[in-house]
Amino acid sequence: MEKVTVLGAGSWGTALATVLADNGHDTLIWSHREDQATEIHEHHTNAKYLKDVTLPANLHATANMAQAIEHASIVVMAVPTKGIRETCQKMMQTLDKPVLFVHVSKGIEPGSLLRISEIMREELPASVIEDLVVLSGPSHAEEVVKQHPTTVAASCESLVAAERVQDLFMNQYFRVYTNPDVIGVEVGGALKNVIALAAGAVDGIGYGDNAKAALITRGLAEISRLGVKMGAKPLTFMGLTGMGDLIVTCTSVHSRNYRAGFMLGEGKKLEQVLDEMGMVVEGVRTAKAAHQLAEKYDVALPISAALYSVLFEDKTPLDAVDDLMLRMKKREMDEIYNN
Ligand SMILES: NC(=O)C1=CN([C@@H]2O[C@H](COP(=O)(O)OP(=O)(O)OC[C@H]3O[C@@H](n4cnc5c(N)ncnc54)[C@H](OP(=O)(O)O)[C@@H]3O)[C@@H](O)[C@H]2O)C=CC1
Ligand SMILES: O=C(CO)COP(=O)(O)O
Repeated sequence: MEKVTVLGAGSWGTALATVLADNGHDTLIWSHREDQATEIHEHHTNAKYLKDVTLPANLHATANMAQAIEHASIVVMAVPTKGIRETCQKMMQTLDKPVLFVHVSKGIEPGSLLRISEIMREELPASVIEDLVVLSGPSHAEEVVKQHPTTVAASCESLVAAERVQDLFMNQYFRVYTNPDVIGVEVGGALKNVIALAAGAVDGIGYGDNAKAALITRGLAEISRLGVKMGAKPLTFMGLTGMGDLIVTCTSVHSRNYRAGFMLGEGKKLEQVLDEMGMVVEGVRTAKAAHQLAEKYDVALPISAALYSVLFEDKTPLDAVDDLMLRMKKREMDEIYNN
């Protein structure tokens, strides 16, 4: 049995804490809101984020960071990308021992263009990081808490650390693979949210399955193109954290990115969409990062660019699709011509 603290009490932090508690680990969840910690600890619910779900009786919660850190030999970081730095800083007010970190967030920080593990390494001294493992893959919280079969990958350069996380989470409904390609895993997880916004938008416009399949396939092509330039292994994008997560996020009604995109396709403005969602839509900030990454690495990301123009330049989704369809003619895969 491990002593685990999950930082972040939204949909995903709560669902993963449930898996850990189901596996018999001594699990504590930290919320930055006292009322939410009380709801989880005393009533075993988290109604805003997981409707009609009763949480395990052996899952405890606190809003006291010092208590949360004191408890843990393993810390699971499950706050949205924009809260990672602040949460690391709060943690560092009391953390004075090495712990194993697992992060499960999917984003890239605009401006710095850092992946989550890089942000964490910037904020946390090496002396408190026993190891840092990324857990990612096609996994909607709403299905995990129903114990529906789910597969993810634990990614770390250290196989020993990745296997420790594999053993920590793995059970009959939650299957964990390992993958040493941290860059590929993080880039796939972050960029699929941008493509999912676009996939939602084409459905919101009223286009059909052809358009969706095109977005998923060409979306994967542009994610891989960028990821490889950033140092990722191409094969990772064929796996759970690449194609797998892209499929689930572009096709599931559970996806906040897909749902936000759908509303944009219907003609709603971004501000209204985000108000109505009330949960994190990571793809919006990551679309800004993708825009900057395209320039930094001199790589074409046409779908991300089209989405960026809808989000931040007032282009209508219809015009953005027209622009994509009327781009200069291309070869599908340059590599096939070059070999
Ligand atoms: N939901 C899912 O199925 C999955 C999500 N993920 C990833 O997990 C990460 C978290 O997402 P998810 O749980 O779904 O998001 P939610 O929107 O469901 O919940 C976010 C939670 O984080 C809290 N929060 C927001 N800002 C901060 C902050 N600065 N410090 C501490 N807590 C904060 C929110 O509190 P408040 O209620 O006060 O706003 C809320 O409890 C994202 O990167 C997402 O991409 C990955 C896989 C699956
Ligand atoms: O990452 C996810 C599923 O794997 C969750 O996606 P959303 O943030 O779009 O809900």
